[in-house]
Amino acid sequence: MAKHSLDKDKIKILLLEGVHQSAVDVFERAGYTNIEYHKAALSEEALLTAIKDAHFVGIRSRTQLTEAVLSHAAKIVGIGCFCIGTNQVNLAAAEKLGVPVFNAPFSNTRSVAELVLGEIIMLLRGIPQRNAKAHRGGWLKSATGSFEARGKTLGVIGYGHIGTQLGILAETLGMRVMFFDIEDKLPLGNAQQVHSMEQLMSLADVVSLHVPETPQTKEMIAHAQLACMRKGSILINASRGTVVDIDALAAALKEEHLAGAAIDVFPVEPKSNTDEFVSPLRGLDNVILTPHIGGSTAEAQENIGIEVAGKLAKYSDNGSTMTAVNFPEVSLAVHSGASRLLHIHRNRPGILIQINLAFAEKGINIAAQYLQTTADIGYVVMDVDSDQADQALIELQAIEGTIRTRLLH
Ligand SMILES: NC(=O)c1ccc[n+]([C@@H]2O[C@H](COP(=O)([O-])OP(=O)(O)OC[C@H]3O[C@@H](n4cnc5c(N)ncnc54)[C@H](O)[C@@H]3O)[C@@H](O)[C@H]2O)c1
Ligand SMILES: O=C(O)[C@H](O)COP(=O)(O)O
Repeated sequence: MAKHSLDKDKIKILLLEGVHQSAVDVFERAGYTNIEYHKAALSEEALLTAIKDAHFVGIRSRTQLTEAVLSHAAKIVGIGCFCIGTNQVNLAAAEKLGVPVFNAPFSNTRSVAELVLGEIIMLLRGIPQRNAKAHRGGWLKSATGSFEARGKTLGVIGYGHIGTQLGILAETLGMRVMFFDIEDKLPLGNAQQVHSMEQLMSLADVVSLHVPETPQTKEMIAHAQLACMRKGSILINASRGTVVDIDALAAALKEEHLAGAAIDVFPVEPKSNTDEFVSPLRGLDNVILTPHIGGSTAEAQENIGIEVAGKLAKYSDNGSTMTAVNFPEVSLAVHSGASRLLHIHRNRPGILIQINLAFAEKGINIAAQYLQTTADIGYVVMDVDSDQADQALIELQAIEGTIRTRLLH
């Protein structure tokens, strides 16, 4: 019988920001019952308390897992971002602690693409301002500033999962699709890659942003880039709030250089639904403001819950790290009839030799062994006879450069 480092009911899973019930169901089906569930993000102080004894933490885009927060998480084994973006986690700090971070890279792709497609039609028709006027008792029946999407040019910046989906959907409306990406990308449908962002912006009737938050994308759309956009064109941002200089955008809209915008993400977002939303874009009728709900559909949230909880449970049960965003990726078979040991260490030459020598000296037989590394850490997985597992764990813990070890269920 396999030995356990920790019984499943002792493994605390902390789920924040109202991740979907499907995640709880996956954990419970896998035998993990010690689940602390919060419908919203926690305050910084409450987070430090809750994370202290948590083995797994599940968050969405709001919770910031900084190096300081992670340093309070003495027992943390794995992190799940129940969304696409992982910029809210200090990935390098998690890696140094030997903690893999998982996300759901495509579960809400379609939801974002559909929202943006709808916004393109609404903005080209000038619906937001007509809607606002009607709510105030006005009547703006006019074809002025109202256009079909057919024949217009969509410029996609960041031609990844969402950008490509959006491109395909926009082509079905008869739009011409152009894109800018730092990588050479296979154009889907009739899309065309343009190698200068400013050139793309000068050609497009609608520009939609789908880049991740990185140091390079911080305020990549500022005064100069907005000035390249065609007069009367439209900007959509459902990527990250840091990508656009929001004051520059407000100015371009007020000067009527842009005809409208749809913004789902903001440099500063309210921490909860009861906090005030403050933005220079408030009060501009030609701007669709949405509260970071690009991926918030029933379908996406349910799928995300299943996917990310599944990855965390699999890592906990058998050590698999496939698709981890900051960690060596290892796909592992089940380890029935043996005990599995995980050894995470600082990546330096000779670790495997040290392990194998130590095991040989103690007569510990290794049934299977896997090693994968990144520049900074190494991840060794070994299956050994269950009656030798406790001794093997002691040997592993004594290896110089060890970050953490686990003996699996
Ligand atoms: N509003 C929401 O609710 C919501 C939902 C999902 C994702 N997002 C955001 O959208 C982003 C994109 O999602 P995705 O799934 O398409 O990601 P992705 O990784 O599949 O695609 C991102 C693309 O951007 C490109 N890129 C990176 N840096 C660039 C730069 N400086 N200039 C131009 N291109 C650059 C990459 O090469 C890649 O092709 C996510 O990182 C996330 O932050 C927001
Ligand atoms: O990165 C993402 O997937 C989106 O920004 C969605 O984040 P959310 O789960 O907080 O809605």
